[in-house]
Amino acid sequence: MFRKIGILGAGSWATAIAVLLAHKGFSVRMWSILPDQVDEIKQTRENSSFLPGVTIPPGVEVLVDMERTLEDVDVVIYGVPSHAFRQVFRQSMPYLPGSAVLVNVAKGIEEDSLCRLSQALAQEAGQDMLERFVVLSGPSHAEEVGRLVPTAVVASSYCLSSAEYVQDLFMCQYFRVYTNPDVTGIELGGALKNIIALGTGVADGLGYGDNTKAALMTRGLAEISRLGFSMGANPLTFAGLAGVGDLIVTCTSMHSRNRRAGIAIGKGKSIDEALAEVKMVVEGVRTTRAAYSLARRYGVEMPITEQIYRVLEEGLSPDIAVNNLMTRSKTHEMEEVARVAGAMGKIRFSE
Ligand SMILES: NC(=O)C1=CN([C@@H]2O[C@H](COP(=O)(O)OP(=O)(O)OC[C@H]3O[C@@H](n4cnc5c(N)ncnc54)[C@H](O)[C@@H]3O)[C@@H](O)[C@H]2O)C=CC1
Ligand SMILES: O=C(CO)COP(=O)(O)O
Repeated sequence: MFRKIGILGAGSWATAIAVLLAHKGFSVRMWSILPDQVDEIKQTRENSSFLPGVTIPPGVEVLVDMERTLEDVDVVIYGVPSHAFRQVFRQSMPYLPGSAVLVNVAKGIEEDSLCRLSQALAQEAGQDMLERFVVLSGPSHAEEVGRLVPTAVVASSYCLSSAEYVQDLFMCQYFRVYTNPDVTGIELGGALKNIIALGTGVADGLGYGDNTKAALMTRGLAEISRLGFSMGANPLTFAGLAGVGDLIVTCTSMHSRNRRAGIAIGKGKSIDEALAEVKMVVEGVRTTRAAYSLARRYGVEMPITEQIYRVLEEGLSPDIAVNNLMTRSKTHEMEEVARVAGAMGKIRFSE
């Protein structure tokens, strides 16, 4: 069925999504806060700063006017960085059509409130809004989706029909979408993997090898699952696309902004220099601060996150951080697996 879609944000991921949905024949309006960017896209049909080399089809209209962007739309997609999500959601509220499905694609946790983004939305608009809220997450670099590379992701909602609506909306030959009712797990998986991607980037920057990367990814997944379980997620979600899937792509791809920032830090650059080098949003920096606080709140051990926090916030030298991780007191691998095993299969759709 024909759909009208409003996308808020015009960075790399928002643009790749706009292109995909326009290829599917939908009418897409994309809102940018930057008038120059709107002018550039209108003239060149390319978003050269955020997604160079991808042609934006005529089915995508680009605007600076949010009200016009959201007029009569069936779906609103929030494609801004997580630190801007609440503010942009608030700004959009007066213009949201009564039945529009709301989709968030940002991956982060609010630094001050420690809210997941669905929690921020519920605080702003009430719990009922969650019935039509869907989070889309998983291993999906914009640069690859923009050139139609086969990709698989997850649409997660408390409401099965909302999740399936978004599944149908996005599914196409090169974009496969699964559903999952574990909103907490999907949001945490997408946010927390960015911390580990920073860490594997640092290890690469220091010149370490594949063994180090595998260790960080595996033990990173263990601490993501540990925190997630404590926060009510289904631990099995972290074995899925938004967990290990996104961890793999972000920790190994040169498309990853988080990994690239980590490499620069491992090579001796300051945080500010690393962020300036990457230019686009590096979600893992804020998420490290949020996860560090959440680990304390929930009494969960997150040694990798803690060391990355110390590198980012306290100026700890990356090689000392690696040494700290390697010389921690000895422990068992399987204890935590047994601890979470009992929770499997508890989380279901509400209908
Ligand atoms: N780039 C990717 O491949 C993917 C990114 N994501 C997630 O999508 C979110 C956006 O990431 P990217 O598109 O990569 O970011 P980006 O850095 O390419 O673009 C961010 C966009 O948001 C806009 N923006 C920033 N602050 C704003 C504000 N306060 N109000 C309005 N607009 C604002 C910027 O002007 C820019 O257009 C992040 O949470 C990221 O983790 C998720 C999957 C893939
Ligand atoms: O989440 C992403 C791919 O799935 C994008 O990761 P980066 O923000 O590190 O580029």
